[in-house]
Amino acid sequence: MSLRLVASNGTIKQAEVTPPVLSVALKGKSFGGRQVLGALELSIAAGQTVALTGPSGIGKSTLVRIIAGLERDFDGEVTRPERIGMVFQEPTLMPWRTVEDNLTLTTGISDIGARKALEEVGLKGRGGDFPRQLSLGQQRRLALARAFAGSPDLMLLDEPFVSLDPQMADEMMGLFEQLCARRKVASLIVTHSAEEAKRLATRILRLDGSPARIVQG
Ligand SMILES: Nc1ncnc2c1ncn2[C@@H]1O[C@H](COP(=O)(O)OP(=O)(O)OP(=O)(O)O)[C@@H](O)[C@H]1O
Repeated sequence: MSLRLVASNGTIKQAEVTPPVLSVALKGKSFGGRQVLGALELSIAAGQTVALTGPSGIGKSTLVRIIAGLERDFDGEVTRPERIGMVFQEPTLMPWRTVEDNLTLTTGISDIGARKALEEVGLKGRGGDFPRQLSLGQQRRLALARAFAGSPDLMLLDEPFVSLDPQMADEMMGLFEQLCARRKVASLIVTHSAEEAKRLATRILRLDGSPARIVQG
């Protein structure tokens, strides 16, 4: 928490301000001399979900990778918390490890914590199974549980509900909402679905142009 002081006619007004969990002031990002992202600013406070939309190939995943620290060659500044949870299109599980190991090894949570996390996403009693024994929907629920298990302050989700049938997508979105409601996490979610953005996001941003900038939001 910080204090913001505003002076007017000798009177100082004071307000408590919560600094954003994520703040990005990007000057640009190029690949091999081709500038993909232009100057853009973005900040997300605790409890907010921001949807990032825009045409294919515009640079949404690149921006997420910059924020995640996976893409280090960029011009600008990113301030983000240490604890980040990530969800991608593919569940990216370790197939040779049990469901429970997939949670504990990557997040450092205890066996008891893992069991609780599995119960939270409807996978109670499946900790000893291997990922191949789970349906695709269950694997995605496990990936969601894993992302939330380390108590992240920031969640980065890159098209997490794509190519799911409508019922499964609805179920996953409901689960995401539940998991967010229990923690005051800031989330950035890349999506092509206007419906998904409307349902989940407190704010919708659109990337467009060449180089891409935030053109709406
Ligand atoms: N490692 C890389 N090397 C060279 N070019 C890259 C690399 N990664 C991304 N690009 C290029 O940067 C641009 C933005 O890609 P990015 O994956 O961020 O788009 P996107 O908006 O997430 O697309 P989509 O919605 O289709 O997933 C594309 O033109 C892509 O070819």
